[in-house]
Amino acid sequence: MAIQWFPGHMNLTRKAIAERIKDIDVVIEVLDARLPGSSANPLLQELTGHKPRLKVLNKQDVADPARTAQWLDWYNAQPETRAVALDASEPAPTRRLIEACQLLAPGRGGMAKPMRVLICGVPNVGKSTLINSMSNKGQAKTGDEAGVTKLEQRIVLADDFYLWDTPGMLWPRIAVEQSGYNLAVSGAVGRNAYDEELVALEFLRYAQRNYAGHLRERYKLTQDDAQMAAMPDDELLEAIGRKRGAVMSGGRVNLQKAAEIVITDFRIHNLGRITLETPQEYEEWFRQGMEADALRQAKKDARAKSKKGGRGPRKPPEAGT
Ligand SMILES: Nc1nc2c(ncn2[C@@H]2O[C@H](COP(=O)(O)OP(=O)(O)OP(=O)(O)O)[C@@H](O)[C@H]2O)c(=O)[nH]1
Repeated sequence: MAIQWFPGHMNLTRKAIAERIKDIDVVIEVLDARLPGSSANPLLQELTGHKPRLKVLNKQDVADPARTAQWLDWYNAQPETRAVALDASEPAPTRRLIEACQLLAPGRGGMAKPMRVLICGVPNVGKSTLINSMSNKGQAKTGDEAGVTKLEQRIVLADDFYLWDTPGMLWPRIAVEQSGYNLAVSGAVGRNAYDEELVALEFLRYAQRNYAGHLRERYKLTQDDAQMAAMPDDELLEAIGRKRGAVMSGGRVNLQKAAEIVITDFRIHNLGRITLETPQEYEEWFRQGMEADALRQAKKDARAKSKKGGRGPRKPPEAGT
């Protein structure tokens, strides 16, 4: 696996969610609309049980709109789930989110039964931006809840709408390899957790087949779609490095620098509206990831079994040792 991540406070966040969840009416999971499958926490269902879920596909302004529509249909077809797409810097996303929560938990609302919402998401997905724009640029009351771990903050958005914020949470292991790459290129994973060249190459491999025009425009490349799709990814990275002046003395392209340029361009949206996965692709990657996981586990079990069986009776320690 090319991505090594260290989910740090993951266990504490998990504990905080487990403590809080019984008093929660709706769980909002903020997703990156450019990777709506990969940025979803595979442990969320386990952590939140059957609580209704609202998937917010954030950063829709920089995602491929046709694919965002596909993902909304895909999530809306799941039980106890609704999905909306938005741009966290929209002036008033609150109304839409409150309405979506009310549809998911129709019994809640009003002063007697305020809506209690837990919000979570991977780092860098835009959770803070969304909360700030929902709370009218920081006017909401924030503070640690008594008796709750300091990892959580309660934000009062209205007298009948409470939001509990959780820190950006990752999960212990990425079973879906492609998700690791997509999370890395999006900025959800710290820079020292992955090899930038590998991540940039993986991104280019996808973009050259699906968004050739975006690459051509940004990097002034001359290849047509078919030529671009057929280009080896390292040659493409080299061509981009050359176009962008990432050249060392002697004329060789600095591939590390070229990789950084590509990753940054994706992160700061210089490449146009790109979504790195369709629901069908994600389902396939997920299936492959689960299969690989099962195989890995079977091998591990077989090794443990043969170790146990082959060890034989333990010898008594020799005299003098
Ligand atoms: N284009 C666009 N950029 C966004 C949107 N929401 C957030 N961003 C940008 O994404 C970056 C990360 O946003 P944050 O709100 O800090 O993300 P976060 O999820 O709170 O990140 P952590 O604090 O690491 O958990 C910032 O540069 C934001 O300006 C959005 O809807 N559209």
